[in-house]
Amino acid sequence: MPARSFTVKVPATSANIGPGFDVVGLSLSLFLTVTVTVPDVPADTPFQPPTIAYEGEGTKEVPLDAYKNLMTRVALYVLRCHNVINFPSHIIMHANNEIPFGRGLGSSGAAVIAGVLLGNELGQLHLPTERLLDFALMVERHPDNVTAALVGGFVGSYLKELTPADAMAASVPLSEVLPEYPPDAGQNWGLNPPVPPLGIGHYIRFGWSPSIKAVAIIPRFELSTARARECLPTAYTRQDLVFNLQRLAVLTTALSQEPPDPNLIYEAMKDRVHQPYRRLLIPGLPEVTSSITPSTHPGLLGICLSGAGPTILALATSGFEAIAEDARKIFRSQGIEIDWKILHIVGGSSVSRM
Ligand SMILES: Nc1ncnc2c1ncn2[C@@H]1O[C@H](COP(=O)(O)OP(=O)(O)OP(=O)(O)O)[C@@H](O)[C@H]1O
Ligand SMILES: N[C@@H](CCO)C(=O)O
Repeated sequence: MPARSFTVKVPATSANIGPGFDVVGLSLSLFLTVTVTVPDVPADTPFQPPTIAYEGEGTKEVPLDAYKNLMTRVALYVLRCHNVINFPSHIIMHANNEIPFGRGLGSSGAAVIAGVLLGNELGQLHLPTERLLDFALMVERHPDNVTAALVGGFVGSYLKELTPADAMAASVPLSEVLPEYPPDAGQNWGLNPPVPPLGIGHYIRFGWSPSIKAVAIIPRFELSTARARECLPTAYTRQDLVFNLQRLAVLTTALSQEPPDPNLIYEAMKDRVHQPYRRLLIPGLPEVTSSITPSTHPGLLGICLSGAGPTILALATSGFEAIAEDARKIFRSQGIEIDWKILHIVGGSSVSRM
């Protein structure tokens, strides 16, 4: 087969947008870009595992061993589910990452989607979007980040109620989906990965007012999603459930209206399911979300925790700098420094072949 090259580009995402815990996600203009070359090597050349070069966010912590790196392990999972035992030999990857790790901007979701697209391309599998999503959901089990990263825009999703057999298949431990591969990569490991059930996730893209931009206020510390989920309760009161449902129902349409209405949106971005429990992990969170309002900051529409945090997401039509700088003062009073960026809402992931 002749040498080939392709580039996978996956956006950052912000999940929840206030009341839509594990339901809604928004794709944003920071990208994980991976360029891959599959050289044409003679069939009798000894196997050589992928070479990974990596720059940008996470460079110091990301493993460059393809059998340890999240993105390439996901690619290998997709390949192995299609009877392809290993990566093609001698592939060269170059990743450029703009998405900070563990900040609530969907870095792991982007790595998972990049991995699924990589596996699809390397194996020339031609999987449809719905099937790509099934594979992503076997790794990242809440659909909000991965769906928005894959299809782009402001997206709502749910997981189908599976048959008992499919539910069991979809809930196998992550260690079985992405096993620790042996160091002697290249030998025959056998093929028994847990193949995803069909049609796990379903989604719809909502409208988005073109005048709304996102200000990402990014504290300079990492908070893993796993830790930020451990502090959540397992049951909620009816009042809290109804509080969030009422707001989410209004929010999904309110953010599509032109001009967007701050009176509707600010209240509709409040939450009682995850933010109140995460405030202990993110000093300054309640002060930022309650003291920066449309009346104190003209142009602001609403403000919430981005994903599992610690990033704060402010949706606004203007006044971006005042919002971010006032949030900086509040965080600084807690001893926390921040960076901030104005981000645009972008389309989904792409693969371009060269
Ligand atoms: N480009 C990447 N390549 C390999 N691994 C990555 C990459 N991006 C993220 N990861 C892995 O994902 C971890 C971060 O995942 P985590 O779910 O805790 O945070 P997040 O996805 O940034 O936040 P959130 O899910 O709240 O948006 C990193 O520590 C790293 O192990
Ligand atoms: N819905 C998820 C998003 C983070 O991955 C959470 O808030 O835990």
